[in-house]
Amino acid sequence: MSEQATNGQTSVDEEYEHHGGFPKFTAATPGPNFGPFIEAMRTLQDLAVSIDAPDDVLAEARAQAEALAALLAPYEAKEGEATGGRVIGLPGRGSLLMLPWMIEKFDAEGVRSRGVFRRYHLGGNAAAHGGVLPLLFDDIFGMTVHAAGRPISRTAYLHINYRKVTPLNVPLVIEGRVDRVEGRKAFVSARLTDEAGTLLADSDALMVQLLPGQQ
Ligand SMILES: CCCCCCCCCCCCCC(=O)SCCNC(=O)CCNC(=O)[C@H](O)C(C)(C)COP(=O)(O)OP(=O)(O)OC[C@H]1O[C@@H](n2cnc3c(N)ncnc32)[C@H](O)[C@@H]1OP(=O)(O)O
Repeated sequence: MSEQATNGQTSVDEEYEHHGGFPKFTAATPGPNFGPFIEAMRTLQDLAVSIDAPDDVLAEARAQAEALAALLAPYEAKEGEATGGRVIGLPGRGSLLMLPWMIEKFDAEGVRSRGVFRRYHLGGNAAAHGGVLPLLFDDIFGMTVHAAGRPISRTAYLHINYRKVTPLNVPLVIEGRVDRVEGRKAFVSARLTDEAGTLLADSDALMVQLLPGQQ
């Protein structure tokens, strides 16, 4: 699997042998339409969960959505090769699955990200759905471990304390850090606050480094 290392340095492939079965992830640099395309898709997600439209409008929307899917289907790429998730300068790294937040700090001391929950993330009573917070925390933990120079790891457990309801369309901040390391295990924690520093939720998790080839 490894290409030969030169100058006695560890090659990229050798480094990746420590990432278990994860594919190689390198940053993607798509054309200028990728970011606006993803934002348009996010707007569609917001509308798909919030509209109350007549059936003739839905028939037209369905036809356009099916045509769009047919346009894109030939370009489906494997994990690690798809553009989404690999564009550092876009909200959610350009992945529709991820929260549309921007990374603001990424180093061994920790990772900070900023953004909003949108209509798509509504749970009830104007608050974010309790199930989307673990997505945000898990993603910050994945990046926190990566930023600390550890191989991509799997989440063994993730515990969340919901301290206050998390509002939609309000700028929020999340900060994660590695608290301690024991061999393959990295114990991490993170806090989600509003811009005034009010704590909305906090979380701690265990990220376990995979063994070579481990899925
Ligand atoms: C430029 C582009 C950038 C792109 C970036 C892309 C980033 C991509 C990021 C992708 C991010 C993707 C993120 C995701 O994929 S997260 C996906 C969700 N997570 C999973 O699917 C994980 C499923 N579980 C497993 O695979 C295994 O259970 C793991 C691998 C976690 C451990 O099974 P394994 O057989 O390997 O090891 P072990 O069982 O000997 O355990 C090892 C040690 O850990 C301790 N332990 C284990 N579990 C727990 C527990 N629940 N509480 C407390 N302790 C626990 C255990 O006691 C032992 O400790 P010790 O006895 O040694 O002291």
